[in-house]
Amino acid sequence: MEGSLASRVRDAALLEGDFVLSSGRRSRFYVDKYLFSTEPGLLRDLARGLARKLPEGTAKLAGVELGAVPLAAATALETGLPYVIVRKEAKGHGANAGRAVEGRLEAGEGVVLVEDVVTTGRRSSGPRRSWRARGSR
Ligand SMILES: O=P(O)(O)OC[C@H]1O[C@H](OP(=O)(O)OP(=O)(O)O)[C@H](O)[C@@H]1O
Ligand SMILES: O=C(O)c1cc(=O)[nH]c(=O)[nH]1
Repeated sequence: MEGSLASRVRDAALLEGDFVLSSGRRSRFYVDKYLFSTEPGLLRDLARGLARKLPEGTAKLAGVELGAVPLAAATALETGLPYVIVRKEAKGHGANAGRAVEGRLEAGEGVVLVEDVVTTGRRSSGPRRSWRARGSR
């Protein structure tokens, strides 16, 4: 991340205290992503930065609920690329019952998973594994 963007994120969202993380670990630091992703100027500049880093051949973006969804949506607006939303658990009713991915995702597409915060990488490795199994890159 470019220097000034990193300091803007740190100033907006870095908290110190005693926090339990999604992995169950404890941390003295916590990046409250909602404190940067709900600021339109910062969200737009993050999306511009992400757009510049997308590898060639990126056909689609993906964001895991909840925190990564605004970042994926803003990057989609910046690039014109479509995106999908990945649920933590499949929905149990409606047209998409049994599916954890909202939006269109075809086998073989080059998908870039946009993350807001990565600590152990566990959350983002789940979708990556299942897409590889279905032929996406
Ligand atoms: O790398 P990991 O150890 O998997 O941890 C990082 C994940 O944890 C956070 O999500 P959180 O559980 O806070 O959920 P939220 O997006 O629904 O707020 C973060 O947004 C990542 O998705
Ligand atoms: O690992 C996490 O759960 C986590 C860490 C962090 O800094 N921010 C966050 O939203 N989640």
